Amino acid sequence: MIGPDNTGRGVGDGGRATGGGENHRAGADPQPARLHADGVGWGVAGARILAEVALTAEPGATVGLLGPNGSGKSSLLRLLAGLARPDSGRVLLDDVTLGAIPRRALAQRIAVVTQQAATDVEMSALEVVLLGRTPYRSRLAGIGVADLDLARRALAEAGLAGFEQRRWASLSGGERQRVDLARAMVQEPDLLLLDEPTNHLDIRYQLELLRFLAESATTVVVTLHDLNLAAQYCDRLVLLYGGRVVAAGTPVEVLTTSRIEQVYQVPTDVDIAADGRPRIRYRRRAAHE
Ligand SMILES: Nc1ncnc2c1ncn2[C@@H]1O[C@H](COP(=O)(O)OP(=O)(O)OP(=O)(O)O)[C@@H](O)[C@H]1O
Repeated sequence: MIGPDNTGRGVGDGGRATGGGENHRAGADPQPARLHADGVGWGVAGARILAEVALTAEPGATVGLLGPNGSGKSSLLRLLAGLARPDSGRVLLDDVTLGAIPRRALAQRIAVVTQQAATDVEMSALEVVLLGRTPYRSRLAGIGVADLDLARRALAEAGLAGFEQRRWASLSGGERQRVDLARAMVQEPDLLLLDEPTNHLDIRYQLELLRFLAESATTVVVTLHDLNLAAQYCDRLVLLYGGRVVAAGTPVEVLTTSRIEQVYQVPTDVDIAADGRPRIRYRRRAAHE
């Protein structure tokens, strides 16, 4: 799991102002970033979690990060967000190493949606969304009209009009996930990183979210467990296994019967649908298998 960003300040310290006044960029068109990682390795306490990982997300692309439990998806997302530094290799945002980008600038460019945003339970949904504007506000500036407009619109677009004053603690898991997505969207990121953003969503919101990500002009890297959703909505997929990339490419290239069996130990039938994307059917195993 990637760490909760309960400040809502993205990945940088929004309080450390280096220019950029209130409402800076509010409503601006995204300038999708190119994300490139190569040779990335990371470990904790002597255990190697990621090794020689390469990944590229072209501007505006939606890249799905797949892999079984514990394969390193969330850890990789942390490195891509600049929340942790790789032990080896590099992560570049538009050809600049993440470590060389000032924290506030990074917070304005990268938004992260975690699995469990540990937000202050007393905050209202609108206040949580407004946290996404923090990287654009100077230390003493209050919340501007443009910020409020943006936050209200983002909540409405997340299907949560009328939820503005609802306390975070009173929201369902799926509502929290959608508020957190609205928080990330008002951040107006050039790169959006999401860790299993569909895990609390009903099927309608899963499909809406994936379609939104696919159509968004922003560059997106999203970890997913649902192979069919990944196949249907992602431009490219990166499949991790044991902290290494075992396949990367288009959904058709990555999601083959043999590779799914190798990585997940699950027998499948994979058909190519009329839209050219794979559809995976899981074979039911007999009890003794
Ligand atoms: N801080 C840490 N200390 C020790 N081990 C860690 C740490 N962070 C991650 N790991 C281990 O690294 C491996 C990869 O974890 P990670 O959360 O990145 O996997 P994941 O692919 O996101 O898994 P899941 O699908 O279950 O969410 C796991 O075995 C995990 O226990």
